[in-house]
Amino acid sequence: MAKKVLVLPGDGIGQEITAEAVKVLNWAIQNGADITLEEGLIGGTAYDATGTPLPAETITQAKAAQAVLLGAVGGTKWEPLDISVRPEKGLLGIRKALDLYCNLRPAAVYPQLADASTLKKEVVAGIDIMVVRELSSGIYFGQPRGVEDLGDGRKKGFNTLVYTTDEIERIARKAFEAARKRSNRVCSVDKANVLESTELWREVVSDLHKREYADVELSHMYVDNAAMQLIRNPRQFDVIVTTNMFGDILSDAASMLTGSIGMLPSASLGDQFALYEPIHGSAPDIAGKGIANPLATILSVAMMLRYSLELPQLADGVEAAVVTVLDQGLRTADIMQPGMTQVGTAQMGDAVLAALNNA
Ligand SMILES: NC(=O)C1=CN([C@@H]2O[C@H](COP(=O)(O)OP(=O)(O)OC[C@H]3O[C@@H](n4cnc5c(N)ncnc54)[C@H](O)[C@@H]3O)[C@@H](O)[C@H]2O)C=CC1
Ligand SMILES: CC(C)CC(=O)C(=O)O
Ligand SMILES: [Mg+2]
Repeated sequence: MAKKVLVLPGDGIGQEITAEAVKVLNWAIQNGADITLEEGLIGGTAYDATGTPLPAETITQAKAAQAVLLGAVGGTKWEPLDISVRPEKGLLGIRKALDLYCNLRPAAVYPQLADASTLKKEVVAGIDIMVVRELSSGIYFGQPRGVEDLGDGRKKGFNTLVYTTDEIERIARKAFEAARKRSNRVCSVDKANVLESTELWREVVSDLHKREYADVELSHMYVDNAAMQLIRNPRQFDVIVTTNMFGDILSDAASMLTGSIGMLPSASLGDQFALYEPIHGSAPDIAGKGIANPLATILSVAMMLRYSLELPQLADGVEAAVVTVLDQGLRTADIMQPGMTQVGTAQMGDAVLAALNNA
């Protein structure tokens, strides 16, 4: 029986970039992938249609699917809403409901784009970093949280950073396993000098390393230093494992080594379910203009073909097609360089499709 892939376009550029990724999924179907595509609602679009950013139907659809492809959620239109029903809550909700605790965010610099980075070419050339971000716990989920009236004209806003030993151990294990397939180095990033929750993080990562992964080189770094080192000398990193919020921030920073946040795909994995998504948001500043870079989402489809659909040859084909369009000099606005040809979102998607069909 054909496997289902659920597509959740979401909001803003989410709609535009998933349309291009769907072209690639249809190409995969024509080339032997035994999948059927289904569409669902999430985020602000879901809120407008149903009154909630994460309808129960979406969770049912996701649990019945082999993999989910998500565009992005959020936007200025929904910012007056209470945080408990904001589009972003839909994304956090689906990650929790599917127990997607491991977010793999590869930041690899394409040689064709080494000049597109705001950093010097010699600093970024050849960079290939894997950020392994804990995704279903930490400060985005911890209780208590909220805003309380202090009764004297002041209010108190608070969130809680919580990690348990099992949550830390399972993400650290993913990082060590990833490192063994790469250059065998893990840097665990925390703030163990001031946060007890990440003091525990460091202890659990170190214990697991000693017990089961002593062959992997492990280092620890405080997050403030890590942010600086990523820009100063990114080559020192291979696998970075870190908490939900630190990974969110560090991967956006790492994306600029590659030229643009529009280049970074991701896989959000649990033990049962998987969701694939670009690392960026709904980009309200460019939504509807047809200029967003769809390559992060198309590369997320490649990750889906590799990890969930077990079609590595098709995944290789998609990654090669991205290289072809970059070799052809095609660039969306965010990665535009002198002498190259500027294209819009749909033109870039069509060019990837043409490269796939001509390969
Ligand atoms: N995974 C998700 O759905 C995420 C959603 N968000 C939500 O998205 C909304 C906007 O958030 P921002 O902080 O502006 O972050 P953002 O990632 O949407 O945009 C940041 C900057 O990067 C640019 N950008 C992002 N993706 C691009 C692409 N594919 N091509 C070219 N340029 C691109 C945008 O134009 C903007 O200038 C908010 O509502 C936020 O909560 C933010 C991050 C992740
Ligand atoms: C929008 C948030 C829920 C998360 C985020 O920024 C991300 O996962 O990159
Ligand atoms: Mg983010």
